[in-house]
Amino acid sequence: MTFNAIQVRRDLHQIPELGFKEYKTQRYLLDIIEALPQERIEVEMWRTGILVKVNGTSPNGRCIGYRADMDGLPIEEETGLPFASTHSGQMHACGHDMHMTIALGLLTKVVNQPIGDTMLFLFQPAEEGPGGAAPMMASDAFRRWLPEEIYALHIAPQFPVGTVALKSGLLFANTSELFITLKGKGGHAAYPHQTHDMVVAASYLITQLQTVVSRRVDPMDHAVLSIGKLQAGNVQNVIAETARIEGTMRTMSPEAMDAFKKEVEGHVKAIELAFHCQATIDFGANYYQVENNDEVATTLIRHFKQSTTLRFLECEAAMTGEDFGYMTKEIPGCLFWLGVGPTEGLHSSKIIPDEAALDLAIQELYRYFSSK
Ligand SMILES: CC(=O)N[C@@H](CCC[C@H](N)C(=O)O)C(=O)O
Repeated sequence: MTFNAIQVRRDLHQIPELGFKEYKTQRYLLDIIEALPQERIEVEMWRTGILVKVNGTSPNGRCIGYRADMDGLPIEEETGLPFASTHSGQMHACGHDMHMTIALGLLTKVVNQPIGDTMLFLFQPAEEGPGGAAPMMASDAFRRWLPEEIYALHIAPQFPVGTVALKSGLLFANTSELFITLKGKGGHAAYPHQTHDMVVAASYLITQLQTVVSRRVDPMDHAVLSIGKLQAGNVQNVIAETARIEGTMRTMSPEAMDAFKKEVEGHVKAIELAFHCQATIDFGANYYQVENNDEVATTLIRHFKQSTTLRFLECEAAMTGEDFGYMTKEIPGCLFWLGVGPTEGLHSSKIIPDEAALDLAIQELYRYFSSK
């Protein structure tokens, strides 16, 4: 059976599921994997993820890992595409449908035209949160099949289709989620002095948190604090008793993240005092930076520079996060950007990646892994 990358991607695009709830996605991938010739394949399920080992032909071959993330985001799709998400309020807005399709296409190719090395394909849940990479790496199957090198890609709307970009060393930031709850005293909007208004407290806190980046971080360093969600109150003439702030923090080193968290804690304590409220902070899921191994990145860059189908672009580190960072922390590896632009940015409800990138990536990755 031939692999129709566009059809697979569109099928996956229609069934986005949140982290560790990728049941339909897992079933869809398994149906395709189970329809392949099985002689070289070993499959293990891990929660909603899948590990597939495709044994190579060389007795001295190494085990090379290739990881694709599986989850979607809690975003209402607004692309107007005929194959838009059928799951209300959920969307593949970060390209994981593209990532899985490329991994599946490469897996199919490696099964049908075996290469010397063994390849371990990791279909990993929950990249957007709470993080599937670290617990998947602790699974029996991963430890048993431990790859000696590991790869992943991320779609890049900022780069045109037909291009790839990567650099050696730090590529993606350290991340920490941020969840803050403030609890004060609600009441009638006409009697503010009898209450402790959590709308006002949250507003001050959010503004003050921006000063951590602008006033506490060395201007020559980089950091981000973004609040993506704010909830407080129920009705226009009642002062809110609680507020909930949700965001993310990004730094260029784990040490900077520790310092960042201390600053945030300081601001939250000050708000408790100033606004007579109780606060809780939860730093949620934390991802280690993606650090491309020098040797692996250099080899991959050399390959891309010789490619006749993909054009290599230089790039800088980005403040995006990826739990693939836990894999490159332990195993020499590399993540690269795959151009799918121009289109809206990652996490946009209107992003439409160029599907021409799918076959380009599958062919080029096969060439790379079969020539190693
Ligand atoms: C590539 C990408 O967009 N990754 C996400 C990872 C999110 C991690 C976590 N939920 C957080 O928000 O800190 C990103 O937002 O960079």
